Amino acid sequence: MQNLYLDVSPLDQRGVTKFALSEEVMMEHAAMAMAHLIRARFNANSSVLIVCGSGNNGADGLALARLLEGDFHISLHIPFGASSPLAHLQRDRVEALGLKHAPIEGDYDVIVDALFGSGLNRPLGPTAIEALILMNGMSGLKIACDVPSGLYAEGTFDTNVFYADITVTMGAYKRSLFSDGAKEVCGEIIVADLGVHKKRYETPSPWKLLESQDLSLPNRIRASSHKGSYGHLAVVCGEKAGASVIAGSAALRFGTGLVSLISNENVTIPYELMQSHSIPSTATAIALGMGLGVEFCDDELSSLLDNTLPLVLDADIFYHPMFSKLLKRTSLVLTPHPKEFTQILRLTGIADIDVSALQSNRFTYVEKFCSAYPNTVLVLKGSNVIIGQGEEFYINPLGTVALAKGGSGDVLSGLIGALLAQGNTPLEAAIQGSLAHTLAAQKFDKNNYALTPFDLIERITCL
Ligand SMILES: NC(=O)C1=CN([C@@H]2O[C@H](COP(=O)(O)OP(=O)(O)OC[C@H]3O[C@@H](n4cnc5c(N)ncnc54)[C@H](O)[C@@H]3O)[C@@H](O)[C@H]2O)[C@@H](O)CC1
Ligand SMILES: [K+]
Repeated sequence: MQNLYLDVSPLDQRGVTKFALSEEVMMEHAAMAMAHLIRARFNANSSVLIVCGSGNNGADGLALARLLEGDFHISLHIPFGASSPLAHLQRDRVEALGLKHAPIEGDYDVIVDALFGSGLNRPLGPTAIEALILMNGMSGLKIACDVPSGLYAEGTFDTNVFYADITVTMGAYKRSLFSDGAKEVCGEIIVADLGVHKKRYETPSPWKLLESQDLSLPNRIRASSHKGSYGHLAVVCGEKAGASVIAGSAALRFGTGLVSLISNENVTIPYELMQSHSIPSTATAIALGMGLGVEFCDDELSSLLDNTLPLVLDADIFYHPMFSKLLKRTSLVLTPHPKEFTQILRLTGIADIDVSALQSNRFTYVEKFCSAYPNTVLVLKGSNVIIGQGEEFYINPLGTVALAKGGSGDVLSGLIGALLAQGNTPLEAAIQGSLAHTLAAQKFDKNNYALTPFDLIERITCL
């Protein structure tokens, strides 16, 4: 698990005050990290284009040019000149080596974007756009210095953002690199230490980035246990029974001792799942909402929920009049996709926004919801899933496009339900369920358009 920051400038300042590092020392390390990367991947004499802005992001690029000069063919493009003191200093240094501003021409083995970093504070103008279009059109390896130019602090970007293959980010992970859209533009993300190890440079942060090694599986350790030792998940089976069959099958695969589908009428279900018309007395958690439709009247739903069992809620239940009442429960996980989350925000009076406004401000709206409902665990789906409760937030960046398919969400609810039923806290169930879901998708080694929910469930067996 790594820390994520909205703004690393307090960390930079702390580097100066606590470790007596100068900004120039930190900049030298930033440039060295990029130089190491390029030297490790390219032979001497390769061509490197470095496009530098007028601030310290550009100064990082100028320092990089100095470090590579002599071994590589360096082309510098400095369309805005130098404005910050360090940019002036770094420019004087490269000019002493005979390097100066030149137009962008031809193609290069490496393209380094050092136009704008954390100082981007207004929309890109025509000069920057023209440079970015040329850079994006090139075939060489594209490296973004700190953040891809055009990416704002909330993780939004304009059409002409730099599309990086690798982002070398300075000091610590920025949260903006993990918005949903940013997954398209950042490529591989590497953190560069700035003179002290990352763990010294960082301070605690409420936002965390999940990693594959954070996965903890519900492996069984008690030799004399029985099925009753591993919980009983009741999946409320609605109009579209397939959704609950998928969720129930995922839950059984993820270790739940028993799974019952709760339906009004008998429906055809796999042999290994049980069927009941009411919540079994041995149930330890409930999954509700997937494929629910209008199968149950309000009284029937009320009686199914007349207990204090942990709940995982998804899909149709977010549109049900009963949903507001369910928000009062203490053991609760919600797994909305963005459209469903806008409905939740509307219903709770937090915001009346459309999906694109939400996607531009995912972090903010998750924080608002979690502050208003601190007992509820929220799992906001997306290419970078956000999990939040109270003042703790986690981003799971491990999902793949293979998951963009009907039924993937039902698997996720089933996995979270499985862990709730086995006695995990709602937050732990949400984190581990989401990790298992995304890592199972990564195990799919066929074409990425082909994954089905049952392929995903199959891969839960070997995480
Ligand atoms: N503070 C530190 O100690 C360190 C900073 N570092 C680098 O410094 C960067 C931040 O530097 P700055 O704060 O100088 O900011 P930037 O270099 O990101 O950008 C600021 C400059 O760009 C201009 N600008 C902003 N938006 C523009 C637009 N749309 N069109 C044209 N010009 C625009 C501003 O007027 C200003 O001159 C980081 O991203 C990182 O790369 C690193 O060297 C590591 C150490
Ligand atoms: K940049």
